[in-house]
Amino acid sequence: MQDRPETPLLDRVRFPADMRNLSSDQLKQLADEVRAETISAVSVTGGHLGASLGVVELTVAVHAVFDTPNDRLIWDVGHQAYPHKILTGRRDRIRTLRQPEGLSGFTKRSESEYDPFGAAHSSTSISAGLGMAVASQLQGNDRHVIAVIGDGSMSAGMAYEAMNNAGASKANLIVILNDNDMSIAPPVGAMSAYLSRTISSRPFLSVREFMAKMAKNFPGPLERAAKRADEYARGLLTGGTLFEEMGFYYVGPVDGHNLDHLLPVLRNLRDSGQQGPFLLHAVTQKGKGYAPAEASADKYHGVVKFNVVTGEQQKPPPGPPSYTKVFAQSLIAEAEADERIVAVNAAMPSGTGLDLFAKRFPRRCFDVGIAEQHAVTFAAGMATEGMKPFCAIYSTFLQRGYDQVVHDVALQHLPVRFGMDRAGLVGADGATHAGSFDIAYLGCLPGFTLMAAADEIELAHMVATMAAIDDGPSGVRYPRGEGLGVEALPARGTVLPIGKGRILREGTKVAILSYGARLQECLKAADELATFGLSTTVADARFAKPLDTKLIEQLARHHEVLITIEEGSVNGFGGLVMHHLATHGLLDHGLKLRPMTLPDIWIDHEAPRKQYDLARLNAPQIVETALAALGKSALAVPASA
Ligand SMILES: Cc1ncc(C[n+]2csc(CCOP(=O)(O)OP(=O)(O)O)c2C)c(N)n1
Ligand SMILES: CC(=O)[C@@H](O)[C@H](O)COP(=O)(O)O
Ligand SMILES: [Mg+2]
Repeated sequence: MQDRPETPLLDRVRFPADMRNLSSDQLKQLADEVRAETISAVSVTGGHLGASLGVVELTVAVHAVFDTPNDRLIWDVGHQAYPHKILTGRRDRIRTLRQPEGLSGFTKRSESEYDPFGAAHSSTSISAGLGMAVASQLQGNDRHVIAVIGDGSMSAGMAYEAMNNAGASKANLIVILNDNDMSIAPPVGAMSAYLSRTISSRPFLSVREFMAKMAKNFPGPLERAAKRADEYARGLLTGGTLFEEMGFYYVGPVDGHNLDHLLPVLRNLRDSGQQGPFLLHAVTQKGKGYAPAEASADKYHGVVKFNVVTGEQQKPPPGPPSYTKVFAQSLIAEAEADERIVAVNAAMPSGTGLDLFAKRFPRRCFDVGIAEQHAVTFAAGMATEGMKPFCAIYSTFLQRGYDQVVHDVALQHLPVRFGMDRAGLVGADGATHAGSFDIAYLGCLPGFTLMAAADEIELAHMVATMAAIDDGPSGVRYPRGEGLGVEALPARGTVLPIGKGRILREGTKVAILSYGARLQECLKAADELATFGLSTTVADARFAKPLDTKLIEQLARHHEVLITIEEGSVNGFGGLVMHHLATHGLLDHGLKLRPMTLPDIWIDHEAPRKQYDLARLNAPQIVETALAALGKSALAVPASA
């Protein structure tokens, strides 16, 4: 690194406008300072470090060349936007990243005018960018729109839908393909192989070559000549890449860390006067500039707090096995006994635990890239041939494949199994990743068997149960993080009686019917209610579909208060219970029914702590709900006092 002047430039750059008169050398210094600031900040907050380090120079170059925020800059997924936030007026808050009341870990419209589009679920940037470009054209604005999308995110169908539309649109859209040859795991699929070939088959486009090819001295504006020039330009610029075939001017590959290349190329794309859309292929390195990240297999994709000097992460001491691990181990145990069991994930092998399954059964595990829609219907296809496919897809990401679940799986009664990890609130990733809706969006589908695990032993039994369900789709939801640390897990789960819940404690006044992992809080609440002289039944529903109607009717008939509880949105399990009771006249005789769900709001990571606690559906809230239903105050003196 050249010797740098002492005064940190970053102290003088609050917004992109402050950097637009800097020289190339100063911009290089600024990039070094932004990289150091990013490492320092994430070392205290944790977060998505690797992706952010891979786009430091890209971020500096785009903001230096384009007139953001008037020119729109969209970050796909948005997990790599920490340098962008540092340079767009949020440096003073960057150490609140992903903390309650702090900055979002992704781009967010409400957070800054420099974030024209929220993100976190991948592969949306080209669609949104095209929308903005077309709107600008209709409004007579000549702004530029830049969408930065990673190679991993380029494996999702939505990106092709957008390119297909953009390629025929001649929109003023610049797509920057941030190709670091990584997803969360190494990338998979033909597109990844294609990109590698494209890079290896041609050296970095030199600036001289690029300038020559984009030279303004194409024949004059005569229609035919311009058309010929246009074809010439496309032919020269592209050499027949897939992107050119889809109507983009392909430019690249360029070194995504070399400002001497990036700045003139971006200036030319800005000033070319050519109609778009353009695709600039930038080759970058995930984790760039931080040795521990560069050396790590996952390039420090997602880290907890760490020591900047050593890179050592401050991971908490190992606790009970995570639900993820229990799911994977249970599935492996079932797969040992049944060779028809196969597993599918969408670019989340480690997150879903299927990396463990793949080690044991490499031929029976499929990572299809960031392609949840395809994952679901791919599994459906396997099910038609008698295989037993398990789709392990986070609750929130399964939303991306919803019509495939409805139309390709449920409607055809195909026995696809869904392991929905991260069901419920997920903490620092916030509202975009909360698994709030799977009960609601699957509970309305006829013929679906739906379960929620109260603890890790229950999860093992539910995996075994799904393995045995061959007459239709089934799913189990379980939360992010560690289990309860119950005693030894079974070698293999046992098949549960379908549609049957279980009573853990008998009472007469209040009944609490839990669906999923709030059960322990219900037992605590029952103990607390006993101090008010209120005897409480606690039951675990286990199934949302088919409902245990016998149990529900029994609880409704023999208690004054019936509370249902789930870590899910309104219209989930509680809705299904209410629907059954109402349609069977069991609400006609004064039952005090109280469904407890997540509040009907978007619960961001930075939600005030109280909102988040409320959303956690803990014992105090359950006690409060029961007492209120009985017209008592939680402040009343307990009977035993
Ligand atoms: C629809 C969806 N599925 C899965 C994810 C989880 N996810 C977050 S980042 C990522 C990998 C993105 O790879 P790439 O686009 O290459 O970005 P990089 O991290 O390499 O910068 C994945 C799979 C997601 N955000 N959205
Ligand atoms: C950015 C992204 O979508 C993933 O990295 C996600 O943050 C992973 O979530 P978990 O940390 O719960 O696996
Ligand atoms: Mg990548």
